[in-house]
Amino acid sequence: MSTKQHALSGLYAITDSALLANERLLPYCEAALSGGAKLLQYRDKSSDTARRLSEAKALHTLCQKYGARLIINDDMHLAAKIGADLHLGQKDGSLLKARQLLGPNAIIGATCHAQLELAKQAIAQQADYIAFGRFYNSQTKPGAALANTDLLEQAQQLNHPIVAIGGITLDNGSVLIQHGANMLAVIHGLFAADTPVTVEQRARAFSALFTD
Ligand SMILES: Cc1ncc(COP(=O)(O)OP(=O)(O)O)c(N)n1
Ligand SMILES: Cc1ncsc1CCOP(=O)(O)O
Ligand SMILES: [Mg+2]
Repeated sequence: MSTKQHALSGLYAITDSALLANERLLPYCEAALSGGAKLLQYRDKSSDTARRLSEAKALHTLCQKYGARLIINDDMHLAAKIGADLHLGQKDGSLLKARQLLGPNAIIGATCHAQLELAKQAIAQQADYIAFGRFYNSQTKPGAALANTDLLEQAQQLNHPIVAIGGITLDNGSVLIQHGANMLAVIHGLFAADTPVTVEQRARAFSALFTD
């Protein structure tokens, strides 16, 4: 199995600036990685370029320590600057341009909302994974398009790694795996916690869903 393939299955942790404020970013992310997260997305919408660069570098170092991959949300130039991977939404720039910039070994993922057609287009543009969701009520993105398990079943025909996102918890994640999700991308269900110990326990439990 290639390094990319190895990473494209399991828990996909995504940071949140509000939940991980007050010096929580690094300890909580380390807890998620220690609990088995394979991918960690740095999702920070601020325009503080210097802070974003230093946080992304620190997270990249942490990911390397745990054999995980750091995915930068939205910003292909930040990903290129630190040699990290990338997630692009439909309005975040061209997948082909990102591939040119980051090279063949980078993981590049694409938001496909609840549409198989967007997934086909993303694959044609060399995306390594396709992401559908939200699947449930999401506190982070309540207005995201609602996807369902039928879509996951239909997406099996594409033979491409699938991420499910949106309102995923330890109670509702298994059904998405049963219907074909290869990765579960989680913010609140993982990081809305009082201590890093809880985050690590949850990450371990999410990771176990893939082996049950
Ligand atoms: C794994 C994953 N899937 C979907 C998204 C959403 O991306 P996007 O639609 O660009 O929205 P923002 O996250 O940028 O607000 C994601 N970030 N990660
Ligand atoms: C970024 C994004 N895209 C669709 S739902 C979502 C938010 C996921 O966060 P949570 O796990 O807290 O619902
Ligand atoms: Mg985006």
